[in-house]
Amino acid sequence: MIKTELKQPSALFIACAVFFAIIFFGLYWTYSSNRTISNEQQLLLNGISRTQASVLERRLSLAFTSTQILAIELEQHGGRFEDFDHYAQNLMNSIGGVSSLQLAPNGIIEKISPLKGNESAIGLDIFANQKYREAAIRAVENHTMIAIGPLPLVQGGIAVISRSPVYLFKGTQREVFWGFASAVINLDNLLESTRLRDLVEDGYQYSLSRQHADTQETVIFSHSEKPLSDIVATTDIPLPVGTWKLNISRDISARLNNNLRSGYLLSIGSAFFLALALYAILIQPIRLRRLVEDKTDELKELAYKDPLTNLPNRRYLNDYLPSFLEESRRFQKLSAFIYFDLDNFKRINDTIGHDVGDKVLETVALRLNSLCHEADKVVRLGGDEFGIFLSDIANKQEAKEHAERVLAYIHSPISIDSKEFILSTSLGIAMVPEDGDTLVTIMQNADMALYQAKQRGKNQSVFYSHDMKAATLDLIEAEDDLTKALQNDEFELYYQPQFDLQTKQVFGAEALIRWHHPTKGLIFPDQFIQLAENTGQIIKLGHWVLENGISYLARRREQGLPYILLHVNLASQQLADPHFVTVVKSLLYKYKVPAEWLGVEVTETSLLEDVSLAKVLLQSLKDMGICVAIDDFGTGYSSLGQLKNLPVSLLKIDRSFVMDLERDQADRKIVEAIIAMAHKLGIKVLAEGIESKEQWDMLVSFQCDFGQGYYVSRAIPEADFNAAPPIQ
Ligand SMILES: Nc1nc2c(ncn2[C@@H]2O[C@@H]3COP(=O)(O)O[C@H]4[C@@H](O)[C@H](n5cnc6c(=O)[nH]c(N)nc65)O[C@@H]4COP(=O)(O)O[C@H]3[C@H]2O)c(=O)[nH]1
Repeated sequence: MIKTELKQPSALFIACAVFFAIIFFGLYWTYSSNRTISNEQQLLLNGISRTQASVLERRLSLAFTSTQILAIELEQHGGRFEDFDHYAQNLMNSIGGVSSLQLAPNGIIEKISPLKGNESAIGLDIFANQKYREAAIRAVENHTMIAIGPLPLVQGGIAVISRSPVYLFKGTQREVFWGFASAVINLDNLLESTRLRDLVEDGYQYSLSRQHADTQETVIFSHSEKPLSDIVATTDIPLPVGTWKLNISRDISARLNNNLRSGYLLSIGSAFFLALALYAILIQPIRLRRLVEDKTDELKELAYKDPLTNLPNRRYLNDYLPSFLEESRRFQKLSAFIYFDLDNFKRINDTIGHDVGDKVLETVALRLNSLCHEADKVVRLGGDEFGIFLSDIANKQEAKEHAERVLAYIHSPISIDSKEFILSTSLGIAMVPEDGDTLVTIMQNADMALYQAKQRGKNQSVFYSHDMKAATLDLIEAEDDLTKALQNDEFELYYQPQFDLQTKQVFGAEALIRWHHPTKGLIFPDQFIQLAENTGQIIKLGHWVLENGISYLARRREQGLPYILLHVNLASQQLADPHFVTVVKSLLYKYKVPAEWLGVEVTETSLLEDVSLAKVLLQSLKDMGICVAIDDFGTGYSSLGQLKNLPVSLLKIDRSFVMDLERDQADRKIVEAIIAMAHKLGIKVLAEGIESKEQWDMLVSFQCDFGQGYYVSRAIPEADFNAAPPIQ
């Protein structure tokens, strides 16, 4: 996040830098393009100026030459010019650009060709005009041609006049000044010979000027209407009258301004768009990263939350518990971790459905949350497993009280879809730092305590203690042994005969499991059935018993032995197994054994765990023809009244009532009453644990139907049972 915040301004900074750089280069480009235009314009003007200047120069020099020709003519003819008009016309035509030619003997204008329009100049004394007198005298003295003007003519117009002094007897002792031969070059005519006027129409400006020889003052004698603009090309025209300057310019300021304006606009526009595009490109990864970060946060939240209960999950605990522990350590807090799961939750899931199971878990989560303080953390560790981290408690007792509250709260009935469920839980508690200060040890130790809570009969909380480790390891070892025993087929079924008390005939048997442990020898079920139930291995074990019992019946038939009713014991978890009926059916089908040959014994207590569920299962079994027996009757809390609602065929009176029959009158009465009541309900009765003839006789007198006990036979291996003769 911090990185992103830093990145955003730098993207802005880069975009701004690019913006100004583009503007800078844009302006530079605009100015240099204007400069190029100006330079090109200058070069063009230079060319035009030079061309026009050379035209002017050529024209003037030709005009000046005409006076020299006239002078030579006069000198050769002794100052006489017979056909001046004709000669002058020819000369002007061939040279061009000369308006008129004049002859001025002694400086007084005497002849002008053409005379028309120039009459007023006849008789003018060249030396009389103060302004040009000096130049005239200098020409005479120096024998050089002079040119004056531009000057206004008396006959009108502006002109440049070149004068050549004429001498008679030139180059001899008798040389004498004759006068002047002049050529008048009309300025308009002169300009006509150039393209200056056309250029003006094309938008050019010009000025034709000369510098006064004495004053150095610049005199402009012809110019365009518009003044010269900034870009000017100047060409000097060296003439006998001094140096003329031709300036030509063209006003391209509008073009330059336009160029400048569009350059500005283009620079700013492209700078803006490019900077914007760059900024968009630069912040694209930031946006993407932000998106990724947002999504990552969402995923993190999802990853840390159990979607069903909305409680934090195991990953959350793994990632955050170390920091809670660190805090507890730093502030020397006492904490506790309570680890628990719901006893027999699997049964709800398997029998009523996962939807109801989910609702149960949601309710449990709500209850747990309502029990805890904000600082405490309730997590769902998976399935029906939960954990509570009590972050700051006063003592162990407080953890105990919290665990008790959890027990009680979970135990109070949950109503879902008009069905009521009573759950119980087993809790393992590990104190922090006493029982561990790392995630792994705390979890392991709380788990160990939970394991012990289950071993001790569930629905209780147990604190972790150091000696628990050894006990748990033993249990774990036993659990492993049990797994191996199933794999290695170390179990065997023994059969204890069940007989008709009246006819003294064996009508059936109870299948009782035995474990031939490789090192410990023969082990009785009391030592491993509970373990199998606690670890869930009872389902596999129960299946083994069922299949072996049924296959035994099949073998008996094959061996031609008489039919017996074989009872197998069912554990409560088997009762909760929704596949149980299907399994029984398929086994009976597999071994071709009629259902009537099979009986099941379920204890009162296992029935009580979920009466309605058990009822459905037992009814299905009974409907198949299987004999349903209630085992250990009288030890639990079920009343005889409950019996009428159960699909029961046989009731087995617990051994504890039978063993004292001879001595205990109360037991006698109970047994008598059970038998009478069962008979009224149409249920047959079997007395367990008959060890003496007296007990037998007494039970016969109570109208008890069947019996089982050491008096007749212990549980014996298959071969022995097959060989045993019917009792007399
Ligand atoms: N003192 C005395 N005992 C007698 C007498 N007659 C029978 N017994 C014993 O009483 C137990 C009767 O079985 P249970 O009540 O179902 O009680 C069984 C049953 O709850 C459980 N169990 C045995 N086999 C299985 C099995 O395959 N599956 C399940 N789930 N439980 C089994 O283990 C318990 C103990 O079985 P076992 O040790 O075989 O002990 C058997 C039997 O050997 C007698 O006259 N005097």
